[in-house]
Parts: sequence; structure tokens; C-alpha cells
Amino acid sequence: MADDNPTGDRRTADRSFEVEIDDVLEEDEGDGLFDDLLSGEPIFENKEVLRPSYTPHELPHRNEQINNMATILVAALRGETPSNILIYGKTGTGKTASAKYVSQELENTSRKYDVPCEVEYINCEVTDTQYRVLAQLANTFIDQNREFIRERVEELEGLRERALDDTDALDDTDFSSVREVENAIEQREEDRAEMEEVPMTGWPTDRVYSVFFEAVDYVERVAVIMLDEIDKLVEKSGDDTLYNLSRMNSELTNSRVSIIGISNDLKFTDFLDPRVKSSLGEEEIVFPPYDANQLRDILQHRSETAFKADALSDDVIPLCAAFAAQEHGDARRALDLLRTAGELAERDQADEVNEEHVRRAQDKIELDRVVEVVRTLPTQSKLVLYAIMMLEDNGVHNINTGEVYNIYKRLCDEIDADVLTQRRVTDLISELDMLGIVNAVVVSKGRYGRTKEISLSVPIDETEAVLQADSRLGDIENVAPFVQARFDSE
Ligand SMILES: Nc1ncnc2c1ncn2[C@@H]1O[C@H](COP(=O)(O)OP(=O)(O)OP(=O)(O)O)[C@@H](O)[C@H]1O
Repeated sequence: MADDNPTGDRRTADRSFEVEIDDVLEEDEGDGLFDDLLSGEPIFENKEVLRPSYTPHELPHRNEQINNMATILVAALRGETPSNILIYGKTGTGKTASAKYVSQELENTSRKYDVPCEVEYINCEVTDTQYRVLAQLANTFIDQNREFIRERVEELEGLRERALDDTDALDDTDFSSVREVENAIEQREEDRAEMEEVPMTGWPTDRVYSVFFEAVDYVERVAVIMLDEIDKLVEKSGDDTLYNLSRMNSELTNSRVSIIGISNDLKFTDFLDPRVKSSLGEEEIVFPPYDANQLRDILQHRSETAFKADALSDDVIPLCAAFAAQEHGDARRALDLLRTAGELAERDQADEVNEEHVRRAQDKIELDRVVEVVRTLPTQSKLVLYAIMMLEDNGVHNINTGEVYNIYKRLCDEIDADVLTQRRVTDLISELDMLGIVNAVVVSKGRYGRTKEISLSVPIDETEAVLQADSRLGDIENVAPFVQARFDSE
């Protein structure tokens, strides 16, 4: 490049580059890596609309639940404390989307009427200990308080300037002299300096709680704390957080706190202290699964912005809705299916998405799920699954627990893993059954008692690939010959 352009003139260099690119395009027109992909008719208008991160503006078939929530939360706009709400429903039934929609509306209206009301959202799957929940809330309120102080100090400084010129400016205020205004400014500045953010670890929990308490009570407001996946918090760290939050109102002076808990697990309240249970469940709202017709409406609605006109053949939406309705009426699954079908059509450079793409998308999603479940199994469960897989691979049908256990023990020897008891292995097989990876049916053997007959319910090749990708299980390959030998000798 330096020889072609000895003067170092950038414009000349750029121009020669342009020429080279043009030459390449002219020669290979249509054959580039991306050309083929770009050449098909685009299927999507805006794919983002189908992603889980997108918040829809309208939520068909959730009016009743949304109105219920609004009727309870309107108390906050009257300066009263809204009842706590517990929202239940299976995954993908629109709990989070509806609760977030209502919160946004609540905050918008509170701004409109200048009533201090805020909603703080916490995902307890991520923020799963009392310390973290309280620290996150404390820091959020500290930020808001600092902003409040900044605005207040600005107002007071303006007032001070005006009062210095003309003391009448203090008429109709709480101050009778400029000195008092200055004291108020100093006081706010001191408050700001004292507000210390909570570090993400390291403090005793009661100190975090008291910082949070003071931060929330610093100004008059209603704070709605939305705890999504609340069952995860209780599972991981008990009900102390909920106990502390639910008894706060009796001690707060300026502010009020109300809780919205969201859960997939209908039974999690069984583990709560009865006081927490009754306080949290003051109002309960259930989100039932969607049926196929409702899913169809939801998909229809979204597809209008997500896809180009005429990009979907007529049977695509009904089929996606029917598949997702079989899976406990999960709107997330329905949307995933529609997006994946669109992506497969795009990859095929088809002009439209058809039924075949939906069926392939269903298989792909199911396989992705299996791969993910298998990949994240603990090593012992992987060994049990490996043993079942090897038996199937060697043509054994109606596998029983004893056979699995024998192979499992050898696999453990091979990789130096602890050997569990047969009883534990039987439990692990039941867990694999519940995850839908194997199928274990109990069959009666007459007077010989009962036994389990086990078979793999997932595609063997993909499962094997995932298991072998595990660094501990990767060496197992050379066990195959002795498995074979065992059957030959039987
Ligand atoms: N009535 C609806 N209209 C439009 N989209 C919906 C509706 N219900 C759910 N969705 C969409 O389905 C997806 C899942 O919804 P959401 O996250 O609210 O479910 P969830 O009940 O909170 O599930 P999880 O318990 O798994 O968190 C989101 O992308 C959401 O936008």
C-alpha cells in the first residue's frame, strides 16, 4: 500500500480501494458469502418484536388480570397503601409482561398528578438473597433521594437569591429568613453526604436493612416492590426478606411499602411463616394458561409488526398456537416457535413461512431444550444417562435398573468418580424421567415383584455429543468394548 501511495495522501488511497472493491463486486456478483442470503425475499419486518425482551403495548386476553391489579394499586395514587398482591400462573402466561405494563401506567399517572409513587422491579432469580435484594433497593432509593435533594437544593438556592433581593419572596413559604433557607440547604447537603451506598457484599444484613429503611423513608412516597420469581428467593434464602418487608409499614413515618410477588410455583407459600403468608397474599391474582384460540390472537397481533405482509401461509399461526397450547398454554413458547419458523424459512430463502417450517421449528426448539437440560445435569446424572445410552446403543431394550447400575459403576471407575448406591441411582433415573430425558415405566413381574423398564426419550446422537463434550466424560469412549463384551457373554 505504501508503494502505491508514496505521498500518503489518504484520499488517493481510499479511491484506489474503492476501485478494487468495485472490481471484486463486478467479477463475483451474487456469489459472495452474504449475497445468497440477501437475495431471498425478506420474511421479517421487525424480528425484535418476537423476542422475549420486547414489551408489548397491548396484552390480549389479560384485561381481567390487568384491571384487577389496577384496582388494587390505584390506592397508591390516593396516597394510601395498596394491599400486597401475589400473582400466580404457569410460565409464559404473561405475568411479568402484565405486571410491568400496569407499573408503567401507574408511574405515568403518578407523574401526571404529581403523586410520589414508584415501582421497583427485582428479578429474584438473579437477585436471590436477602442481602442483595435489600442492597439493590437501598441503592435505588439512595439514587432517587440524591436526585430529589439536587432538585430541592436548586429550588432553595433560587428562593435564597430572590429573598436576598426582596424578602417578600419568603411570603407563603415555610421560611421566615434567608438564614433559615440557607440552613435548609446545608441540611440537605449534609443528608446527601451521609447517604452511603451499600456495597454488593460485606456488611451485616441488619445494617443493609437500616440503610434501606432510611432511604425509603427519606421522602413521602408509596414504593411498590415487585419481586418476580419470588419462589426462587424463598427457596434460596428463606422468608426473612418478605418478613422484613411486610412489617415495615408499621415503622415507616413518611413512606409506605407494598409488595407484588410473582411466582410460577403455586405451592411456594406452604413454606412461608403464616404471618408472611397472610400479609403477602392479601390479594391473589391467577393467570390461567392460554388456550389455542387465545394464543392465536396473541400471535396474530405480534405477527402484524414482526413479518412482511403475506410472509406467513394461513396455517402457520394456528399450528404454532396449537403446539404451544399443548405445552401448558405458554405464550413465550408460541412466540419462540413463530420466530424460529421464520428464521428457518429465511435460511431456506423461501418466499413464505409454511407449516413445514413450523414443524421443523418445533423439533429444533425441543432439541435445544434437551441439549440444554443434558448439558447442565450434574456429573452423576450424566453418568447414569451415559449408561442408559450405551445400553440402547448396544441394542438392549426394556433396560432395567440393575443393568444400568452395572454399567454406571464401570463408568465411575473409568473416570474415578464416586460410586453411588443403587438406590440413589434409581432416584437419579426418576429425575431423568421427570425431565423427559428417559422414560421409566414400572412393570409388574408377577411374583418376582416389580421393576422399572427404562428407555431413552431423546435422540441418541445429540445426547451422546453433549455428554462427550463434558470434560470429565469425554474419555469414556474406550469403555464401549467392555460393554459389548458383557452382552456377548450373556
Ligand atoms: N397476552 C399477551 N399478549 C401478548 N404477548 C404476551 C401475552 N402474554 C404473554 N406474552 C408474551 O409472552 C412472553 C412471556 O410472557 P411473560 O414473561 O409475561 O410470562 P410469565 O408468565 O412472566 O412467565 P415466567 O413465569 O416464565 O416469567 C413475553 O414475551 C410476553 O411479551
